[in-house]
Amino acid sequence: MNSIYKSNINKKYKFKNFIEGKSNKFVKTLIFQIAENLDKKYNPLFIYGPTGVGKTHLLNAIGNKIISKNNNIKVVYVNSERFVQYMVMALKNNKIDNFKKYYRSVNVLLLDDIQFFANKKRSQEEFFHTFNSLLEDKQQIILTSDKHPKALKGLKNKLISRFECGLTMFIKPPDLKTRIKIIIRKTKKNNIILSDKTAEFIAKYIKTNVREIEGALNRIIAKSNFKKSKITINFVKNVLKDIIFKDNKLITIKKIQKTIAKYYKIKINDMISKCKIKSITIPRQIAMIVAKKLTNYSLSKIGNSFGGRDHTTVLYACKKIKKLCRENYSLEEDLNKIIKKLSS
Ligand SMILES: Nc1ncnc2c1ncn2[C@@H]1O[C@H](COP(=O)(O)OP(=O)(O)OP(=O)(O)O)[C@@H](O)[C@H]1O
Repeated sequence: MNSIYKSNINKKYKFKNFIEGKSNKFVKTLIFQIAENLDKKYNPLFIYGPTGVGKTHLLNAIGNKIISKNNNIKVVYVNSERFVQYMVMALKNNKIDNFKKYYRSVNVLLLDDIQFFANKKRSQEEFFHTFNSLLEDKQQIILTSDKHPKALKGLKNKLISRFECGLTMFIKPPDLKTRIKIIIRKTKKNNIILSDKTAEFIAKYIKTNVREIEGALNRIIAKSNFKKSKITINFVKNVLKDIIFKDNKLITIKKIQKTIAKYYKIKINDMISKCKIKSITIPRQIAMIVAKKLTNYSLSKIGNSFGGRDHTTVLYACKKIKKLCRENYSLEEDLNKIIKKLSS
């Protein structure tokens, strides 16, 4: 539980138990370097990404590492929702000066889930001053959010432009290989050895984030302890049948096409048409990449469902959308929203 004038670093989140993969390697390496050097090269550092991909874990891991390497350093972790609550408490108790003094005297401020500041004008104002004061004093600030700074709604522009004056990085949901690695490491920690095939089977179905992987593993482990059964693919199929059923039966290519057509306000028939207008081809290509991510259909089957196109068209679509996402954060946001909508 967070408390007002404490460091609030969660000791359980360390770099050593953060599993690295293609999706998070760059962010993890950079944060690790910041912890090692504390040279304020990237200040503020703004990390954004969807839920459950390890933002809080990394924020606490850097806090733990900095504390272990430096004596008498003031490192504070706070979730933005708490920051608002603390500020309201301080105002109520006529302790706002203490509050300001405390937050303006930290050496490393780790502020999680900045999106919770939305529409909280007074807290944003206070944070703005704290932020400026820390930057002026050359103290490190690391922020996390579920969105890119530009996509944050209900936040003052002056705050958003401050967030962008350092480095902004995206942390992606784990790819298949990383998910397999996470599943194997997390089961090993519970003294369970899974076959590679079983780990891969779980990883293919639990795609969105690590929190979901942890939840699925908890269910599997609890049931296997209770039933005293070995964890095989069949056993997993049985325990996770709700999830597997949803993936197999409900996330169809048709459903993906319908959802994306609706999202982009185009006709469902445009998904299979030969139309080459950009406002149609981009949603169609997004639908192809989503079908590749969320179904187990082959590229040929996916291509065929888009008006008889072949597998190379699907591959091209995936490459193109990935490239566009790197160049355009709002497209990436759209893609994540669509995936979330289809997976929930
Ligand atoms: N790469 C990873 N290796 C090991 N554990 C991970 C990894 N990524 C996430 N986790 C674990 O998954 C759970 C959720 O992660 P975390 O709370 O850090 O996600 P988040 O991105 O902050 O999500 P939210 O935006 O919802 O707060 C935690 O238990 C965390 O330890």
